Amino acid sequence: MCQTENTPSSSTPNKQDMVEVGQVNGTNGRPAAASANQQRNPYAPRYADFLSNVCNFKIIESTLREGEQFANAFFDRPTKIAIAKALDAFGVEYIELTSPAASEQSRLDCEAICKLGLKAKILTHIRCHMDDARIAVETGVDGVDVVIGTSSFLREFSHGKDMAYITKTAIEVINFVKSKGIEVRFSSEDSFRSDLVDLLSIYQTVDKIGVNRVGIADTVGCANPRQVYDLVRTLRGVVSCDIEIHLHNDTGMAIANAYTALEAGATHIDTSVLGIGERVGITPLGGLVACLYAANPEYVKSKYNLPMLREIENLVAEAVEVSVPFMNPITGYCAFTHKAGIHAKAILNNPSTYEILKPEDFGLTRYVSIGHRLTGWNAVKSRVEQLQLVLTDDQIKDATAKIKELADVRTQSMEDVDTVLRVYHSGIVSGELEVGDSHQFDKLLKKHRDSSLPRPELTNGANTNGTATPTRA
Ligand SMILES: CC(=O)SCCNC(=O)CCNC(=O)[C@H](O)C(C)(C)COP(=O)(O)OP(=O)(O)OC[C@H]1O[C@@H](n2cnc3c(N)ncnc32)[C@H](O)[C@@H]1OP(=O)(O)O
Ligand SMILES: O=C(O)CCC(=O)C(=O)O
Ligand SMILES: [Zn+2]
Repeated sequence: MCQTENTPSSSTPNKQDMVEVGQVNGTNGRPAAASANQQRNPYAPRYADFLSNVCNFKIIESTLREGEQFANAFFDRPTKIAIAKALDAFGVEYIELTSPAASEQSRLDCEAICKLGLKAKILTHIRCHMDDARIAVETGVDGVDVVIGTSSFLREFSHGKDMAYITKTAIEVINFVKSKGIEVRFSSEDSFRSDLVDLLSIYQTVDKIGVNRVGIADTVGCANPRQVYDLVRTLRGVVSCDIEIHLHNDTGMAIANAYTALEAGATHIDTSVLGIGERVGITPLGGLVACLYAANPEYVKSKYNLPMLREIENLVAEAVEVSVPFMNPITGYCAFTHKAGIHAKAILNNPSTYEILKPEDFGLTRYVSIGHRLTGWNAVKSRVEQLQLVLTDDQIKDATAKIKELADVRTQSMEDVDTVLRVYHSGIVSGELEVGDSHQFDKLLKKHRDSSLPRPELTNGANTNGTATPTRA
């Protein structure tokens, strides 16, 4: 098993068929001479983005609240504690817990997590109701997140209350929580399908009575980035308190919407590990981190323990019995695997050509896959060098043609590729093989396969069970 293999525990890719690419052409795989211009990101925030909080935000990590609403989730006390500790070690600023009004065990677990002495502030999430608030403030939390639906759908079909009642109750609950000396946030569920005047009016009211944050919630995942930008920016002009945003991912917009919310002045983003939550969930922690890192690595490197991300995702994936998705940002099992020959050549020269995220910043490893028909001689050359075989470029091109020919029939494992290269090399060294003699090469390969002799040992410390250092098949 590779030390830095970036795979979920539940789906293990065949990394022995890959070539790791580590230190390429300079330190940390970056060419020392890459110019500032090459590295400048034209989409990075401009000074004109005066509202933007992309470099100054807090994460409200809701795996233990929204995440518990994921269909598969059942978190017992030890699991909740393990997740809370891992999130705290990662560095999230807040951890949001299920309402203590949900069940007796939820209340007891909430109290237990509050007693852990974590650095992250502990929040719990309640309905806009005095009964829930009374229970919540007794748990030892640092703050209470209060929510009530403001859209006509929820006013009619969920709680059945009008805006006057909502406003009156919100004031009562907020004042009560504040009187206990802890943080309080008021959020309007289903904000994007609520009347804008209703929304701004209630946010203004709760801001005036000293709520710490107001929350916008895209409860059904209907919002697009432009709508998010408009609403957050408008709200920024109306309230002076912090602005939190909670974004569901029903149309795949949750990460983009979170980034846009920060650009428009939101201060707090709700996440969950792997995005788990009701239906398809919310903004995933890892995806948000990837998105912010792409804008500027320092936005997240300075605050969070990025190499812990994979461990946290595996912990939660295991707890809810799912695999980390193959296309997951950062930790998806092919997130740092490069395959096509054109990509492989450029990556080997400078990883920035096809990577916006540096795997080493996440404790992960880059691979180049070579045992397939899309490979090219540059990728194969890197493996030849790792195996410390001496071949000319023409000879490597010749061997590459054979790898591609074989891979036209089936994908070749790293061991297969290494055999081709070794047989080719020994044929050249012994004089039995000349460049272009495909027929003779086939004969030598067959002879090798038929032979009962053990394969020669590698000489560079690489071994044949997949822990070879740089290239992939
Ligand atoms: C969009 C979100 O994800 S919001 C967070 C969702 N989280 C949860 O639901 C936490 C888990 N929930 C629970 O354990 C239960 O639903 C409880 C304990 C909160 C309530 O349980 P019950 O009293 O049995 O009510 P039930 O769940 O059937 O219905 C919800 C009740 O809350 C009321 N309600 C719904 N939303 C709110 C709100 N935001 N503020 C105040 N009351 C609300 C509804 O009107 C309904 O009241 P009713 O009993 O008078 O009809
Ligand atoms: O409290 C909030 O802001 C969000 C509640 C929630 O989970 C949602 O609206 O989807
Ligand atoms: Zn939600």
